[in-house]
Amino acid sequence: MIDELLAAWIGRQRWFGGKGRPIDDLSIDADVELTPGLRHLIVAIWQEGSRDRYQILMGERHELPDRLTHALIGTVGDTYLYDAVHDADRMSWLLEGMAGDETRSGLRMRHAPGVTIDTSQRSLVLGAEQSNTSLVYGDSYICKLFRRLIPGVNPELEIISALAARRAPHIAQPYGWIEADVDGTDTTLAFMQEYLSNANDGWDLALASVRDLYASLPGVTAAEAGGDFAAESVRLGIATARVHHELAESFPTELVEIHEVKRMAEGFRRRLGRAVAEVPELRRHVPALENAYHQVELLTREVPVQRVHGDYHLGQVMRTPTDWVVLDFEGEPGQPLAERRALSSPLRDVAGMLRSFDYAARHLLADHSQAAELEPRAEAWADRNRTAFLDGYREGGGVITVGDAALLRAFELSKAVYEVVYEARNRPSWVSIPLAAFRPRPT
Ligand SMILES: Nc1ncnc2c1ncn2[C@@H]1O[C@H](COP(=O)(O)OP(=O)(O)O)[C@@H](O)[C@H]1O
Ligand SMILES: O=P(O)(O)O[C@H]1O[C@H](CO)[C@@H](O[C@H]2O[C@H](CO)[C@@H](O)[C@H](O)[C@H]2O)[C@H](O)[C@H]1O
Repeated sequence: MIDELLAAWIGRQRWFGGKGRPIDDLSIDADVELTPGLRHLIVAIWQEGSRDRYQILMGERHELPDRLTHALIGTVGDTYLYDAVHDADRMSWLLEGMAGDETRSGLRMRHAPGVTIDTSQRSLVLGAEQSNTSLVYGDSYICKLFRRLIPGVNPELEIISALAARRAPHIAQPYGWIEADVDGTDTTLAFMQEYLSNANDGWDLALASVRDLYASLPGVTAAEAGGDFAAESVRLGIATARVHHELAESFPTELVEIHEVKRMAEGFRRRLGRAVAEVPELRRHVPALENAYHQVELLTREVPVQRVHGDYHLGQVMRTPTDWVVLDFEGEPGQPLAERRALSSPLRDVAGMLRSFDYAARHLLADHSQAAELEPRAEAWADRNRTAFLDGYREGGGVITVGDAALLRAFELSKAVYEVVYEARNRPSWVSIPLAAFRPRPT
């Protein structure tokens, strides 16, 4: 009975990664009471022969206040079952657990070294469109509850803890985390960081700049428009290079031998193959993509690799009054943990951000009545900010040589392939944005 309620509910959640495919089966792998009225569930979802696990904090009440009706999962007898992340009364339990380094019902709640957590802060669910669920406590902390569980330590906890130990700039300070055994492996369930209450999301700032350009009089260039973003893109490039430097200092680095570089091209091709099978619209771009990937096979230099961000875009960076802060070092949601922790070229992150400038420039064009007229402006805005970001990256000590062009381009295209699949699954009306990445470009 609960299984059926959960299956119907989970398929509608923004964070559910299996959208677009039917749920064949759901089983409850773990169900423990954390405190009266709050249960922790790990559910396994079977789709087309593969299994994914998700965690749910399930509230139980005999009366459901109006403020919680939107979170209803279903009723069993006279008990309302609901998504307890929306219930501040229940979520204070997590904060207290982390503050007190408590272990209860198999959940290990921990605070970061040297911090004191203020347990009086009340939680609110962040309204963002996300792959996870974030609770903001007062204006002090943001606790990300990982929805899809992958056994192992989450890369975000691993990376932020290492960078914070080095007092690295451009990160939000860690405050605590929650872990439990999943398949006998320590698995991160949640991670809490400093909440940047005075900061703006890079995506929102970039969009404001694009809108400003679109609203400018004809003839006004991206550089002349009042909301020019290029100086911010330079700063963001500098911050990105510094974060890459800190990552290289905190974790191992390697050089990929020339004969191994071919494998990078194979990786791009594998992703393309899977993507074409899911989004047939990609098929007509395969020859151009193959050609770009082949250029990587022709490289004659070793490629330096290190830990990277892995899913770098404007929605992952925030501008505080003083500088840019980089968030969400989790890698691409949906990829296996080993792949997300694997060493990679920092150019992969650079490419991710370059793609994001393209996204910001084009996303208002998707169903705009004057899309054709605005297209040159979109292109100009993207070019200007992409160039500024690359300038900043070099200024901050990041290395991009002329010989890196083929690899950078391949990373960009591969990210666009990933994005096509991501949008087809989550926001079909946005698919045209990454598809535009495959248009021929002047060389
Ligand atoms: N430390 C923070 N301070 C303020 N806002 C944050 C913080 N971390 C995340 N956010 C907000 O939450 C959004 C989603 O966070 P993110 O870590 O990217 O989650 P997800 O992995 O689910 O996408 C960000 O775009 C940002 O607006
Ligand atoms: O932030 P997440 O870790 O959930 O990342 C996923 O969702 C992102 C969308 O929110 C997606 O990013 C794509 O859309 C962004 C605008 O919303 C754009 O700035 C990015 O360039 C584009 O890739 C990301 O790919 C996905 O992994």
